[in-house]
Amino acid sequence: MGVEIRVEGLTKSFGRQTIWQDVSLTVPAGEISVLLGPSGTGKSVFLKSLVGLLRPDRGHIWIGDRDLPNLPESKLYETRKLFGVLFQDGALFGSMNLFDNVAFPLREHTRKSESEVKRIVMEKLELVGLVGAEKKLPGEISGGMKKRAGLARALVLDPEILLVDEPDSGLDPVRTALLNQTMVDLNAEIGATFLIVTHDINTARTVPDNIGLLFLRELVMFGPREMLLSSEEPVVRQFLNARTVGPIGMSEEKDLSELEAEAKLGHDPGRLPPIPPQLMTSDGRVRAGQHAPGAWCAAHGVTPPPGSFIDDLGRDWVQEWPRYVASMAPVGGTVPRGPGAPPPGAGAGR
Ligand SMILES: Nc1ncnc2c1ncn2[C@@H]1O[C@H](COP(=O)(O)OP(=O)(O)OP(=O)(O)O)[C@@H](O)[C@H]1O
Repeated sequence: MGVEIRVEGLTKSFGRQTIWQDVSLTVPAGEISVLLGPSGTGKSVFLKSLVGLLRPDRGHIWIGDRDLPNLPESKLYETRKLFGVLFQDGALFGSMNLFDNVAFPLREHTRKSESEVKRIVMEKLELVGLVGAEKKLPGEISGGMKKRAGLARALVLDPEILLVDEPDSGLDPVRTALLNQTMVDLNAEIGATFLIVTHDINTARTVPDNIGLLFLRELVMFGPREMLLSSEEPVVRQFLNARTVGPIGMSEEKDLSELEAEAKLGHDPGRLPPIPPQLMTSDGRVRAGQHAPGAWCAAHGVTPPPGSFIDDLGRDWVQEWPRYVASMAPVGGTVPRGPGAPPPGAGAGR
């Protein structure tokens, strides 16, 4: 389940403004990937290009054997059906209740009966923890619930690829944590390929299987979470640790005098913090696209920063993992709680 996205040499400009150039990456099928970058580096433009809403100047976007920028309109329409999208400004229709908002794509793009529409809409509202709120208007619910409703709408045509633009913008830390848990649970449930744009460093450090970083019109790095969280590359290191010391400044790139002043003052980027355990599903299941803790570091001879993969209870998840996976109960049974799992019952909060 889930479809791989393979991007090759993608370049996009608006007039004389180059947004990014020569971007190449493979978003693995069924895994959760996060795209980061300072404001204005073109993360939203990238998502819009992936779904065919913006046309790149050059390059390829392979969705299976289809190269999106070179598809005729009819095939493009077909391929777009593989995507569910939750845009940053993907406002709900204010005059429709949540049920009708979520039902909208089904009524527009399919010929399903109203009873079938109802079954599907309620199933998706259940997935995002919104059953009981279906009669409410968008103006009557919190920001977190609006994001969940947008998510339900993005899921309603059973996408193979889910693109989500800043799901956490404007949310408080608890609602962000609950939404992150929903994303992880959803990924386990539907197995689609997830690509999430976020500015939330805690989300980037704990949720995804892969991380990408855009800076100064380039994709600086894209790869497994452990690769970026153990990277000494200055831009990656600064961004993923939310530090002031490093090449990124207020107006995107620090100028030479700023960097010289930093060096003179003896500013040091400091030690890399530990790699936190990855957020597990709320019922303890291991997602199909999930990798064993420490596996990338071990395979590449990288020593993770001291204290990595140790949870709040002091358990080292590199050691625990084989036992944990072996002790997984059959479907329907209870499973031991994994690293970063919330307290029982806290999975699908509002
Ligand atoms: N349709 C468009 N026409 C012209 N310029 C555009 C268009 N869409 C985006 N841009 C420009 O592309 C640049 C990147 O915008 P984008 O919204 O993708 O950045 P972003 O990384 O998502 O930013 P943020 O993190 O603040 O949301 C900006 O300078 C923006 O003004």
